[in-house]
Formats: sequence, structure tokens, C-alpha cells
Amino acid sequence: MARVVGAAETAPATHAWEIRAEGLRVAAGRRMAVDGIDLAFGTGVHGLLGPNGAGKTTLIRALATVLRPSGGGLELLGESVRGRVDMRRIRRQIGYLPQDFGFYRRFTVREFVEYMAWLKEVPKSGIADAVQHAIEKVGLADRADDRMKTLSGGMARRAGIAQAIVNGPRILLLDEPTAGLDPSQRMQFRQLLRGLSEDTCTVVSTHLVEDVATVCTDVALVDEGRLVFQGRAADLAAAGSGTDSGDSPSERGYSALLARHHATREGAR
Ligand SMILES: Nc1ncnc2c1ncn2[C@@H]1O[C@H](COP(=O)(O)OP(=O)(O)OP(=O)(O)O)[C@@H](O)[C@H]1O
Repeated sequence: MARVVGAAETAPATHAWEIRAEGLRVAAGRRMAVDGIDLAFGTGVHGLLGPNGAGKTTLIRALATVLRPSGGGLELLGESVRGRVDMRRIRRQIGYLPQDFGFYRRFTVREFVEYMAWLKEVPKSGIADAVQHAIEKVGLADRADDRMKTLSGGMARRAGIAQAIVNGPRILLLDEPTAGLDPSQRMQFRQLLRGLSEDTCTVVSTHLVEDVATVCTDVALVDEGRLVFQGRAADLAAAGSGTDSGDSPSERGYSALLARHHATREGAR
């Protein structure tokens, strides 16, 4: 992915992890939807798995600096997001595709991505190239000058990914990017993920186990606001057996880990 590099970024990175959380707690309404999570993500593609209501969106919103942590520690690109930190500098290096992302329906794809580049403070002289590159990357070059309202759901989501990568982010957060995509679109999306540059820390939340098992270098499984498992996709698959529910080794591993977590929680109550 072509990156838009500012002077502050050319200094050598001193952090080991792009994202590091320690005992992270994040409230959603009155609920502690993320309730003491420790995790570390470096460069690569990380799948964030968990059932409905597990806390994935809340965690991603905290990583995107949309929600402030209620407790614990969160470091992004080596900087703690608590205290007097320059959020704008961190945000310029983050790309975020929310679960339900909004756009002006009358904008063309190019206008939408340009507008987002401008909001992310991409230097003016680099906007046109960055937009073109992002649109090509998601395979929408032939629709660049069509209005957003004329796109299919899958294409609109690809435009959403284009806006997320237009600033050449070091951290890319994709919340349920495959929701509503048909099987062939999901395969195209996996191709797209594989093509993202290796120097980006990409976090993809989904409850579709197969989406992450095939592409991700690493999988984090959350449930009830807690981290249940973090490891390689192969380790997720190895956690299951023939008696666990699921249609594939990864799904059976997912079911086994969740069942064990529930049993432990029940035992503790
Ligand atoms: N604004 C809110 N007010 C109150 N409760 C909320 C709010 N947002 C989320 N929650 C609750 O927090 C918990 C975690 O929600 P979250 O959306 O983070 O889960 P999720 O893993 O992304 O779920 P899904 O897979 O269904 O999108 C859920 O119990 C949810 O009902």
C-alpha cells in the first residue's frame, strides 16, 4: 500500500507493537463491553472473532480512538492514548471502516474517498494520487466516477475500505467488512486483505470464522468482553475435535474455546 509519510513518521519506530492493551476496559452505554483485555498486535493481519455482543465493535472503536478507555492501558504506535496525547497525530496513522459507515449518496466514489483523505489531513498535493491508488487497490477504478448510491452493497463496502486505506495507515481497523457480501465478494475481500502491505497492522473483526482462518496471521477470540484466545489460525483449529460443533476445523476450534470459556465462567460464578 502506498503510504503518505509525514516527517514525524520517518523517525525510527521504537515500539514493539502497533497495538498493545493491558487490562483494557471500555464502556458501551452502562455496560463494560470490554472488561480487562490484554493483547498485543504487531504488523500483519489479525482476526478478531467472537459471538454477537462479545465486545468486538467496542474494542475496535477504542482502537480507533472513537471511545476512550474506562480503565487499563492502551498504546497505539507506542503512545499511550490516555493523558495529554496528540490524538490527531495518532489518528492520521489510523484507517477505520466502521460496521455501519455513512457516506453522502450523491458523492462519486472518488469524491467520497477524496473527502475522507481531506478529513484525515492527507497533504493536499498527495490527495489525487492517494485516492486513485486506494480506489485501484479495492478494484473500483472502473466505478470511480459513479455515484455512491449506484453501487451494490459489496462495492460500497469496498469504497469504505478505500477510504480506510487512503492515508496509508499504520493501523487499519475493519469492523465486519464482509457483512452482507456474497461468497464471491468475500473471496475477493480475502484477496484484498492478502494484498495489503506487510508493514500495516490490520485488525479485522468478524463472526465468520472462515474469513479469518484463511487470511489472518493471528486470531484473537473475545467473549463477554474478555480475551479467550490469541494465537495462530492453526492453533485455533487445533483446539477443536470431532465432537465440537462446526463445519470446519477452525469452526470446531472456535466452538471448543468458547465452550471452555463459558464452563470456566460458570464455575467461577
Ligand atoms: N451504546 C450502547 N449502549 C448500551 N449497550 C451497548 C452499547 N453498545 C454496545 N452495547 C452492548 O455491549 C456489548 C458489546 O457490544 P459490541 O457491539 O461491542 O459487540 P460485538 O462483538 O461487536 O457484537 P456483534 O457481533 O453483534 O456486532 C453488547 O452486550 C451490547 O449490547
